[in-house]
Amino acid sequence: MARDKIALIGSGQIGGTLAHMIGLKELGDVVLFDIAEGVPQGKALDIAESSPVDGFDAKFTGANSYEAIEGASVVIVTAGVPRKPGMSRDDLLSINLKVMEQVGAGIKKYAPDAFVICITNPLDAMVWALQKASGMPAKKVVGMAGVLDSARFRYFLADEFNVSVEDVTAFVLGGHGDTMVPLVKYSTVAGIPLPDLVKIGWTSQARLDEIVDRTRNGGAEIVNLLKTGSAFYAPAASAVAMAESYLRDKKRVLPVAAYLNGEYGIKDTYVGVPVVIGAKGVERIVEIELAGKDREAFDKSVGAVQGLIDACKKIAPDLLGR
Ligand SMILES: NC(=O)C1=CN([C@@H]2O[C@H](COP(=O)(O)OP(=O)(O)OC[C@H]3O[C@@H](n4cnc5c(N)ncnc54)[C@H](O)[C@@H]3O)[C@@H](O)[C@H]2O)C=CC1
Ligand SMILES: O=C([O-])CC(=O)C(=O)O
Repeated sequence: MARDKIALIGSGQIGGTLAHMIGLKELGDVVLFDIAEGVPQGKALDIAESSPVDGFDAKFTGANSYEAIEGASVVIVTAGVPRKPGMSRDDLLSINLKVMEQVGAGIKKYAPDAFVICITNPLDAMVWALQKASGMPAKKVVGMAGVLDSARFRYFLADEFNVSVEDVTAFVLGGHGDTMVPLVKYSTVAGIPLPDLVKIGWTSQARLDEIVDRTRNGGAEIVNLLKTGSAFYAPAASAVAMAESYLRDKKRVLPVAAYLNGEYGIKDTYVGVPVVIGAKGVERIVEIELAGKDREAFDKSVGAVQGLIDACKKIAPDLLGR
């Protein structure tokens, strides 16, 4: 069987890490694309030269022309700019919106059948713009954020309880910003919901509140440490999990920025909800019951995302006509 082709639009910190992880997992041949000349070619060659050491077979190509992505099964988009300390993700909106318009046109022309995973921030608004610019079916265009935010939540919880990360499940829904919604009720240690663990005295509500807060600020914590950019190892690992579920038809249930057209009472908006990812893309949107404070927090987060989408519509009104 021929190998899948995986195109990475943007060959910066996340793009390079994605290429390496995809190679190590032998998920397919990789095309690194970037507007910076030499960078995708250099990273492709460097990773290819590591393959005999680690024993993986995959082709790595660097390119500055969209033709190179022709026929890709999966396209992962990180093109654009990351934030620096003192900035919010939303500050990137107008500059990265222009990038999404170019990238959407390139994917539409050369890889219209691909499964597209957007990572560029501000995530929910950028994946909305990318879907409009590419004109591709919404089931095949998703945003990566919830897997990362949930992984951070899981890691902090495993550390708190001093248990394996494998035994911690967590769901973070809503937009990928300060208003994201870590769902305590649906997060567990070996199937035991967190509120029950407070009841039996394994942790306190105050500690849980601190962990929820740290999760919400997980991106900024890394930006403030790195100073020159933002997180890239965990974001790349999260997008690879999504790509793998599509390519291997694993049907994983993952929190993903998906297009809502009536689900959760929301229309024409991308926001983080649990979905099943399989060979058809988003195969199901799981509508869990959100009540009380969780619903309030989710609605607030959706409102914040819709504000950013409205800003995109003002800056690039022609996106709606595509
Ligand atoms: N959704 C999420 O959970 C996360 C999102 N991000 C976002 O991902 C994006 C990428 O982050 P990094 O890889 O760290 O940034 P980076 O700056 O290392 O890489 C971005 C790359 O995009 C390229 N680029 C810029 N304009 C382009 C265009 N028009 N066409 C093609 N390539 C273009 C640049 O040359 C650069 O190589 C940022 O917007 C960042 O905020 C970062 C972490 C997590
Ligand atoms: O915080 C940022 O700018 C990058 C990001 O989205 C994250 O790491 O969650």
